[in-house]
Amino acid sequence: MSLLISVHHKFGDFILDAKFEAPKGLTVLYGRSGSGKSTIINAVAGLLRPQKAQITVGSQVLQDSDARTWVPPHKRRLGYIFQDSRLFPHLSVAGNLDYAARASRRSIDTAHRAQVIDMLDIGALLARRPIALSGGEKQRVAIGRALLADPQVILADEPLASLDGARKAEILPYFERIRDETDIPILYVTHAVNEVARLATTVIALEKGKVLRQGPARDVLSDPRARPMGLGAVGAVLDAVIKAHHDDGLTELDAGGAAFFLPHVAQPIGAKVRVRLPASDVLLAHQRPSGLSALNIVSGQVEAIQNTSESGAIVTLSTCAGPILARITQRSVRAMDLRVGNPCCAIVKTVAIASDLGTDLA
Ligand SMILES: Nc1ncnc2c1ncn2[C@@H]1O[C@H](COP(=O)(O)OP(=O)(O)OP(=O)(O)O)[C@@H](O)[C@H]1O
Repeated sequence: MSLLISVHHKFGDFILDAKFEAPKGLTVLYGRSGSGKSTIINAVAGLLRPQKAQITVGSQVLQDSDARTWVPPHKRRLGYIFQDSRLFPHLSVAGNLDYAARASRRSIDTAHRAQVIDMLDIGALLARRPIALSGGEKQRVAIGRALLADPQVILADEPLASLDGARKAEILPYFERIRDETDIPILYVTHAVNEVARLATTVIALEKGKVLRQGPARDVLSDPRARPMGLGAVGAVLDAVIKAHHDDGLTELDAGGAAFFLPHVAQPIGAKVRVRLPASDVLLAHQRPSGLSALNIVSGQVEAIQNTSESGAIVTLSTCAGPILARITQRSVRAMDLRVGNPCCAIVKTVAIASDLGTDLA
């Protein structure tokens, strides 16, 4: 199942003109405030009828302005997850979950219900009212309610924005599970680059109502030319596997043969993780340095040097772990005499990659 969107809508000076596909998996709408993310979500939800649009899910047309086809919101099979969980306070967790199934006018599929409850670890919460749940627990129930509405698409509008860092870290794995264990396309709005890096199958980078760049997270976040959230958010995204948990509290990751050490990651050995290395937190050296506190040193070759301003540059190294980017000054590029093809080492501080994975040095 895939969601196809082509939408044109004008609000005064703001013109939304976006066309993209959200395939199976999690598609992040990523961009600054006012770039058009909510307008797209509202168009899919049917809360806004854009002046011109073609929106289809699988073979079902939700809107085709040329053919004057328009499916009203209540007839669209959508699951919503909002920033605030919006659970019904007078219903228990079980009541909230069953409401979703009833609202979709389907009989409750008990096997599916049990599977969702298990996937979200909410079995122990079923009898509680929302007032007795933590923010993270509420969001897990909200995810369950969205799944049990038997949706063709899940719309998640900044679902982690109101949670603190620890609660965010608690919820992220559940989004990974629904991304990986269901076939339902998820359209997910966020400004947070760590959520994009961790969750996105596909990123739609938006700027002023236009699609600036679209593709897999590693391609979009590592493109210094497409930077909807500024240069601070540009960086590499590496696929890694948990290799070992060491006695000194560090977890060792393997990314294509390169070792990365970070504070304990609460995932089992063999688990796959994505690691974001912000370009601003990477240093370069001609040779592997010695006598340095940084634990993460990867050697490679200069693949590209792109000037990003009058004085700044992004240097991309090709390494066994994948492309690694460093944001340095053009003065440093000249002082190091960096050229495409030169061997070079990237040095990354452990703490720079730690927080994105919900782990941190105490
Ligand atoms: N109903 C409306 N009437 C007029 N202008 C609107 C309306 N809704 C949105 N806009 C304008 O459209 C533009 C895009 O808004 P939108 O809410 O889609 O952005 P966003 O990327 O979701 O922002 P945020 O991250 O702040 O939620 C903004 O300039 C906004 O002011």
